Amino acid sequence: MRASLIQIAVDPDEPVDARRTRVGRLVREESGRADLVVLPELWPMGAFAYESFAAEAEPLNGPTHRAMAAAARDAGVWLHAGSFVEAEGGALYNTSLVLSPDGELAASYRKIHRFGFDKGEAVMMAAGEDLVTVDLPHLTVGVGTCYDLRFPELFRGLVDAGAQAFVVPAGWPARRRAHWSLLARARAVENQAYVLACGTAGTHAGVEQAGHSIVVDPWGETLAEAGPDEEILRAVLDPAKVTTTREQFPALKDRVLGVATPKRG
Ligand SMILES: O=C(O)CCC(=O)C(=O)O
Repeated sequence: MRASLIQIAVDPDEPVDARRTRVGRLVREESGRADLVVLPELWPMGAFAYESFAAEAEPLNGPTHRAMAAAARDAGVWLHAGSFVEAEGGALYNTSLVLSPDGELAASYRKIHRFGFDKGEAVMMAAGEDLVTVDLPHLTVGVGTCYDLRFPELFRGLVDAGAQAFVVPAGWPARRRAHWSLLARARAVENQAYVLACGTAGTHAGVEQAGHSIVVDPWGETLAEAGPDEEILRAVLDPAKVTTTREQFPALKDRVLGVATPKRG
C-alpha cells in the first residue's frame, strides 16, 4: 500500500478557501502514486488559530468535507482528510474524516484528548468519545489526532479493535518535536503497528510548527521522515509485516490485563 502524507504549510496570509483549493490540487496530484493520502490536523486554519475556530466551523458535509470528497474521488484514493472544526448541536469538535476512493464518508473521528489545559481547544471544543477504526483494503487503520499521541491507552484500545496501522494528523509545535518523533515510534513499537503521523509546517498564531511528518513500521523503524517545510512524504506499507512482526515477537499476547489498577488497602 502506497501512502502519501501531505505536510501542508499553514500560512495565515493564505485565505482558508485558497488553501482548500490548493490542498485539493495536491491530493489530486497523488493520483496513481498513492492508495492512501493523509492530511494534517486543522489544516484549513491551523491548530493554534483559536480565534478563527468559531468563524471557520462547519457541519459535516460542509465546504472542507465536500472539497476533500471531490478530491478523493478525482484522485481515486483513500483520503484521511486531516481534521476541521466541526459545528454540531451548539458544540465544536476537532473532527477528522476518512473518505473512500468514491468520495463517500468511510469514518469520522472526534478528537478525544483536547489540547491546551485550561485554554484553547481544551475549553473551546467538546471531546469525542468513540474509538474509530476503518477497514482499508488489506489494512485496518485506527485514527487518533495530535495530542492523542501522548495517551497510549487510546492506541491499545484501537489495537483491541483490530487496528494494524494508526493515522495521526497533527499540528505539533516545533518546540516539542523530539516528543513527536519519540511518541510516534513508541506507539508503533508497543502496538506492533504502522504509524503515519502527518503534521503541518510554517508558523501560524505565533506557533512554529514541527513538520517532520513520519512513517514508522511495526518494528519501530522510520520508513520516511519529512523536513520542517511543506513536503509530500511517501512510503510503501506492507500489511503482511504487521502479521509477521506480531507472530515473530508476540509481546502483545503477554499483556496482563488489569495490572495497572491500583489496589486499595
Ligand atoms: O502534545 C503536544 O505537545 C502537542 C499537542 C497539540 O499541539 C495538539 O493536540 O493540538
